[in-house]
Order: sequence, then structure tokens, then C-alpha cells
Amino acid sequence: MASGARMRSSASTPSLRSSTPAQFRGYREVQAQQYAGKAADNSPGNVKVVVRVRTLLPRELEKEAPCLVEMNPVTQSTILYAPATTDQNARRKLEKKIFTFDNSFWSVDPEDEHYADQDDVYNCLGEEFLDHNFEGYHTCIFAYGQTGSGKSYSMMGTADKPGLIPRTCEDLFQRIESNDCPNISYSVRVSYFEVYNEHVRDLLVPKKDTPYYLKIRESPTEGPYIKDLTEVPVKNLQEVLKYMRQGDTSRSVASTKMNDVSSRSHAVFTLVLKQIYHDMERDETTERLARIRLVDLAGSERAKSTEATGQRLREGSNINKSLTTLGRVIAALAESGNNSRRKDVVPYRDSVLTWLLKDSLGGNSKTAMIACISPTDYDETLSTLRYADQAKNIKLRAVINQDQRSSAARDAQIEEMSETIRNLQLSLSQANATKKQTETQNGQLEEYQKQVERMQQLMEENMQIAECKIRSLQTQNDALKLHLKLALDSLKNPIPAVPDPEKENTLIYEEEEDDQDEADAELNSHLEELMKDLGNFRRKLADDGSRFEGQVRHLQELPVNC
Ligand SMILES: Nc1ncnc2c1ncn2[C@@H]1O[C@H](COP(=O)(O)OP(=O)(O)OP(=O)(O)O)[C@@H](O)[C@H]1O
Repeated sequence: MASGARMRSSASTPSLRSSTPAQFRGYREVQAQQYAGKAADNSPGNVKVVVRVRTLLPRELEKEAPCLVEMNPVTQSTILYAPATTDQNARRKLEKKIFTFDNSFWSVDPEDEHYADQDDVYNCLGEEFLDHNFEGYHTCIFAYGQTGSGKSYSMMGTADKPGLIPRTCEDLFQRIESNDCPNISYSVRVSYFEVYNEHVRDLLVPKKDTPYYLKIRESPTEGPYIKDLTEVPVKNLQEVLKYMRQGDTSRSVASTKMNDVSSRSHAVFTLVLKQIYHDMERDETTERLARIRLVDLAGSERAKSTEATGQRLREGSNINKSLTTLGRVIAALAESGNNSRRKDVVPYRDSVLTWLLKDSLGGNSKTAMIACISPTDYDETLSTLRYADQAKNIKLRAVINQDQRSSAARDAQIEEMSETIRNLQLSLSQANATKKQTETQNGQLEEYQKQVERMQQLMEENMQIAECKIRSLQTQNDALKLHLKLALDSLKNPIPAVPDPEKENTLIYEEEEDDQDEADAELNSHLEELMKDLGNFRRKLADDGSRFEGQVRHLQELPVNC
């Protein structure tokens, strides 16, 4: 008998045990380092700063305004030329200025060799940031610049030239759909809000006649957050684009002298990506959570240039106020980045925008700034470039957000949560009975709702893990069938052994029989292992099924007004 019947993993005979996928490999080393007191990533780096100069607009072409910006694609430097002036009495002399950034995107003339289109911006920045998200980092990309400088164009873009936000969504779902590791499950949630006149508005809730603003709270673990902000789970690109468009149409925009469709608010589009990897051998899960924040800031503007009055003027002054605070936050963070001994108080709380972006600006996040500039406005462009130049010095403290738990620990957490929910429900119904509408009761109600939501999420995740296990066992089962087929084929059609004249025929037959016995034993032991896995897993699923049924019934029975 030929030894071809032996089972060896090769390209055509896949390994029977699923191995850890590339993106989760190294997880243990990262954990080990963290437990040993070392940071997972010792150099999270500084804020990445890129600059993009837009094309000349019809009003600028009409005035024959000269282009004052030049970019060097080799050194990534941006040169701002002083405009020619005939005014001999000018009080200050304008000078040529040179700045260098991580990237300088030249988007003035599509005919130029170095013209950077929407694709180039995504490939240079968006793709890298999405890589970080899959590694488990929070990220934030925000566009800054004067009104009409191309922020919304860079972030949202147009229907035929989509910007960073729709491209990130597309790439995100493409990566999820092309994953072929059965042990990983993904979930994505989306939220979209704007900060308008120092108030927070949920963009996923249709606009009403009377404006409805959300409150900001602070959690000891997660920092500032928006209470009751809509966060919806999304399963595919179509769904996320639907919410993106819905939010976009709700945004506060108006026509000003500087821009026909000027954003009057700061818009924050957030995706939360959760990856759960289930290790079959250890019956352990590793969760990675990444928040992807994409921010289109309102533009700084001069009342003189916009000629705004009334509501537009008030909006403009609120926009400028929050951008000035952002400038002070950047300056304070940059200062402490330059001088580690200086610990200036960072004025996050001075505006709603900086308070909400606290984590993205000076905390656990990899952050990038796109400084958008006009090619014709010296003063505004210089101010944006200075702002951007300062942001380069902000040091980040990004860490991989991951958590590892055994299935038993997950189950224990669910038990513990349902106990907390039961207790909260009890004390709420007692308070209801005595009709005492106290603040404590309101606090309890809020806590109760949060716990119920968290519990539902946990149960959904457990279902996803169960699906992972099924997929994984299915893959093993398929691999085993393939091995079995190959083994049977070679038993039926043995490859004739090359006769060895030096050896006795009987000896050859004995060796071949030994090989065959060994292969049979290996095959049997794999089969037994798989059957055992399947048996255990079926029992576990049945267990989970009956327990979840109880939990779901319990949640469904909760009073609606609670
Ligand atoms: N790179 C570019 N290529 C072609 N057109 C652009 C580019 N950047 C911006 N524009 C055009 O310039 C105009 C102003 O851009 P946009 O609305 O994005 O500015 P903004 O900075 O978001 O302004 P605001 O702060 O007032 O909202 C739009 O008509 C937009 O289509």
C-alpha cells in the first residue's frame, strides 16, 4: 500500500484545527506586554496633519484672483505667497511662508500631474486609519479650515465624487465581507450628531419645528458622552449610507456670501466597529472595539467677508467661539507635547465641541487633521496653516482596545447583569407604587435602561459567538470530509510502490500495512475528536438556548414605561 493515504495538511488538505487569524495574532504578546506594565504600542505618535488646497471657485475666477499656494510633492511642503500689493501705506508687510505636513494635497487643477483627487486623499489617509480600526484603535479625522475651503467636499464629497466618510463606510464593509475566517464576527453601529449654536442635535432623528437638543453627561470610565444619542446597528453598506444621507439632509446649512451651501454646525459621524474572535480550543473570546470618528467642522469666518447679519451672524460667532476654544485646546496639548514637564490645564470644557472631542484630541485615539485651504486668501490660509502646524505637536496616547474573556466569564457576566436588572426593576416598581418621583428614581431608571441595553447587546454577541462556533465546526467538518475522501480514494486506487530490488517483498507489504494502520488510527482519532466537539457544542447551545430564552422572556415582560 502506498503511503499516499497518510494525512498531512497541505494546500489541498486543509488543517483540521482552525488557527488564529492574522489580525488577532500577536494578541497574546500584546496582552503579556500590557500585564508586564509596558504599553502595547510604545509610539502612538503625534496627530497626523495633512493640508489640501481646493480648486478656484467661479467667484474667484471672475475676480481673476491669483493662486497664492504652491505645493512640493517631494518634500510635502506648502508655500504660501504674499499677494502683490500696491498699497505703499500698508501697516504690515506680508511674507512668503513655508510649512511642511505629513501630506500636502494639491487639488487646484485636475490637469496637473500632481493633482490629488478624492481617491488619493482616501488612499493616503482613510485606508491607513481603517487599518488602525481593525487593529483595535479608536481614530478621529477632522477637517478644519475657513468657510468655503473644501471641508465638506473632503469629508462627505458629492454623489459622483464621494469623500472620506462614504469611502470609509464602503471599505469597512468590503473588508468585513471579504473576511473568510469563520471564528470572527463583526458588528457595526452608527451615530451622527451636530453641534449647532453650542447645542447637540441628533441627526438621525427627523428635524421637528421645535428644536430638540441632547444633554452631555460624563462617565468615569468613558468620559463625556451624549445622553440618548441614537446609535443604530448596521449590517451592510446600503444601510449605513442610508443613515449617512438621512443625517446629512438634517444638517444645519445655509447660503452665505462665501459659500452657497455653508455648514452652520460641526458634524460628527461615528462608526463603532466591534470584532469578536472566538478561540475554539480555549473556548475564549477576544473583543476588539474601535470608534471611527469623522468630523466636518463648521468654517471659521469673518463677519466682514460673509456680510452676515441676524441669525447667520449669531451662528458665525458661535462657530468662531468653539473654533477659538479648539485652537486653545490644540495650543495647550501641543505645549505639553513639546514640554513634558508643563502640564497646562487644557480648556476642553470651554466649548461643547472640545468637550465632546476630548478623547480624540488628547486621549486614547489616533487622530488626523485635514487642514483645508483656499488658494486665494492669504490671511485665512495663513491662520489655518498655523493652526495645523501647531496640531502636529500633539502627542497621542492611543492603545488597542481589546478584552479577552472565557465563555464561562461571559456567562457569569450575563447572570450578574440579570440580577442587577431584577433588583433595579424591583426598586423602581416600589418607587412607582409610592408615586415618589425623586431624582434617585430618575437616576435608577436611567441606570436600568442602560443595563437592559447592555444586556441585550451581550446576548446578541453571545449569539454571534455561537454562530462563529457553528461556522468553525462546519469548516472542520468539511476539512475532515475532504481528508476522508482523499484517504478513501487512495485506498481504492493505491499508487503502486516503486519496487526496491534490495528489499524483500514481504517487508514492503508489512511497512505499507503499518502506514495504513497509522493513517486509519489518526483519521479515527480526528473523527472522535470532532464528534466530541460537536456533542459538547450541541449541549452548550441547548444550555445557552434555554437560558437566553428565559432572559429574553424576562426582558419582554418588563413594563414598557420603565
Ligand atoms: N477639491 C475640490 N475640488 C473641487 N471642488 C471643490 C474642492 N473643494 C471644495 N470644492 C468646492 O468648493 C465649494 C466649497 O466647498 P465646501 O462646501 O466643501 O466648503 P466648506 O469648507 O465645507 O465650507 P463651510 O465651512 O462654509 O461649510 C463647494 O462648491 C465645493 O464643491
